[in-house]
Amino acid sequence: MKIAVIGVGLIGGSLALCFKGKPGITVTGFAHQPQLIEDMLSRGVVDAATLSLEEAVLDADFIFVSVPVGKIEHYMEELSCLPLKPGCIVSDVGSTKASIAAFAAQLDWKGVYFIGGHPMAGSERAGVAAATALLFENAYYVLTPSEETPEEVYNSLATLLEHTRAQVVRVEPSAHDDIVGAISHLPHIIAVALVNQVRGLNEQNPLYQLLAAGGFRDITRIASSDPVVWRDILLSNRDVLLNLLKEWDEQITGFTRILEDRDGLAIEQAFAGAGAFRSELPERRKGMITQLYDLYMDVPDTPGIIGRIATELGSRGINLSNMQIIESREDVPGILRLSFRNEDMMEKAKAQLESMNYNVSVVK
Ligand SMILES: NC(=O)c1ccc[n+]([C@@H]2O[C@H](COP(=O)([O-])OP(=O)(O)OC[C@H]3O[C@@H](n4cnc5c(N)ncnc54)[C@H](O)[C@@H]3O)[C@@H](O)[C@H]2O)c1
Ligand SMILES: O=C(O)C(=O)C[C@]1(C(=O)O)C=C[C@@H](O)C=C1
Repeated sequence: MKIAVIGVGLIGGSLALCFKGKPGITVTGFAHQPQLIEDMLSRGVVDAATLSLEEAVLDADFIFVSVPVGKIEHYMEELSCLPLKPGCIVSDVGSTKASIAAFAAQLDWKGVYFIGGHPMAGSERAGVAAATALLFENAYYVLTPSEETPEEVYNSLATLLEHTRAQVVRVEPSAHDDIVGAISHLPHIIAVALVNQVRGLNEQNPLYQLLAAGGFRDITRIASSDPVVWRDILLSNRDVLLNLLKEWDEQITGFTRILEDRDGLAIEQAFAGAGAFRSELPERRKGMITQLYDLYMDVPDTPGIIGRIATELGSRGINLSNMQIIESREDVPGILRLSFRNEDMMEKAKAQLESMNYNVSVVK
């Protein structure tokens, strides 16, 4: 089976890594610039790489268009004009789906199929250097088949995507855009606006930047996202976002009124309501859907400490599912979150770490 990836950056590269090396699969990457070819090959992200779109997709069974949203339709059109293998399935990974689905519907695909896609996982980083085979693990992966898509074609793509270890979910394109507008695109706008507000204040007084700690970092990580990728996403979901921004204005006006009125009860209610809803999110970290059992521990800032902890647990057969350093405190020992698939593993890890004199806590 041949898989072609058009645009091997964070998402395309991560998909390529999920497929590469699996029995019977070869992955070919297409790039529009020679240095990108070097990069994807030297990192071992693809089996072959080419600057020729025609060569990349020749005899491909699946094609993933993984370029910024503003370039996806261009490649869809090009692909629909090429002699693709009959039955080939073309998909994309764009963060918006309505305009892409509408564009796909008016192309003549001539014996091949298009199904829009969007993995609900990512990061603020961009480029193939940030790609990882683990990116989609336990995340949702949206597919937006049309009414004409044969069920077996949908199933074939969904089966291939099992290599990502994401959970495929079928969503109607415009409902998708409404939802991701609120849970992904608006948060990116808010993060950028907030950072730029503080950036302005910092020009008068550099203490702003110096004192910015956990709260600011937590809410603004995504403000470091790729400018071109996000320009395209926001312009593509413009109408949804204009409505959401109106509602956002109302939220902020509401807070202004509460403060003007010194209404402490309303502040408590706003935080309590938000906290209750947030604690019901499927998991506390992006994209995660399965129940994980988490331990938290303070770790001293010494070289090799993370490796030592992982090795200790590994050598006792304790399987770590995830590990995250929570960058919410500066100049104090970091907080490490260790996640396990079941309670038994977590309890064993806790006992082991406590025997090593670490202070470990379970947060339910
Ligand atoms: N970043 C995320 O968190 C995230 C998550 C899910 C989906 N997406 C979507 O995935 C797609 C790719 O985003 P990314 O985050 O991987 O960005 P990226 O910048 O890491 O990757 C984009 C890739 O496309 C290539 N590219 C750019 N212009 C091109 C052109 N004209 N022709 C050919 N290749 C071109 C770049 O060289 C790069 O390899 C976007 O459509 C984005 O909306 C992003
Ligand atoms: O975690 C991040 O940094 C992301 O921005 C990932 C994120 C999101 O907003 O959740 C961003 C864009 C996508 O299309 C899907 C996921």
